[in-house]
Amino acid sequence: MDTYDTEGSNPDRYLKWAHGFVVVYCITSESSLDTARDYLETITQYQRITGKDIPISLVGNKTDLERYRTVSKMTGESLARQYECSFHETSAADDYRSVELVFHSVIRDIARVSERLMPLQPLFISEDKSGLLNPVPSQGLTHRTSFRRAKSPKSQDVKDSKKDDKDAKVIARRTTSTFRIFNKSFKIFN
Ligand SMILES: Nc1nc2c(ncn2[C@@H]2O[C@H](COP(=O)(O)OP(=O)(O)OP(=O)(O)O)[C@@H](O)[C@H]2O)c(=O)[nH]1
Repeated sequence: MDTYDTEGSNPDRYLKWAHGFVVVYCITSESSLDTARDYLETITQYQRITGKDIPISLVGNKTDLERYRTVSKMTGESLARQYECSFHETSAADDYRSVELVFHSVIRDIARVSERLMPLQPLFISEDKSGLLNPVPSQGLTHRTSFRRAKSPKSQDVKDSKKDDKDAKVIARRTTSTFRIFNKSFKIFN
């Protein structure tokens, strides 16, 4: 989406839609850098509110007009650092490759974020009719998901419980059955 905010326009239309942002200013125009700064502020505020991690690339364009440059590379880099985004300088007029690099870099960053947010879900296939066992997510955002394994009953405990209490019998049977399910199941990671 190629976007340009005018007064009163609602940035939600691209903030909610985008997986990544390329914010472009012109190296011969300080006012375009101010506009870029406003965009970065809007995007980072949105990220703060929503907790979303959306990669941003700040791009200083028109390097073919070096002789008219008014925004130094250092100024652009420092703004990028301030907003924790990647930084590139390009010439859309002269150098297709530099533009391509920007898009590749943003897409790579988006892929990295997506991978972090989609933990691999191991699939349990069990002989038991009760179906798939529910995974218990481990702490934090990791690629793996841990499973709480039911403790196996100690044989003596089961025997003792048989003697006295009907309720205890039920528990013992359930526990034995859970143990069997885990033994016969296997994991698939994709
Ligand atoms: N010299 C030079 N001119 C460029 C370059 N990139 C874009 N331009 C020119 O800058 C002007 C604006 O380009 P646009 O692509 O329309 O820029 P924009 O920021 O999307 O502007 P809007 O169309 O208003 O959204 C046009 O005249 C382009 O030809 C560049 O790398 N070098």
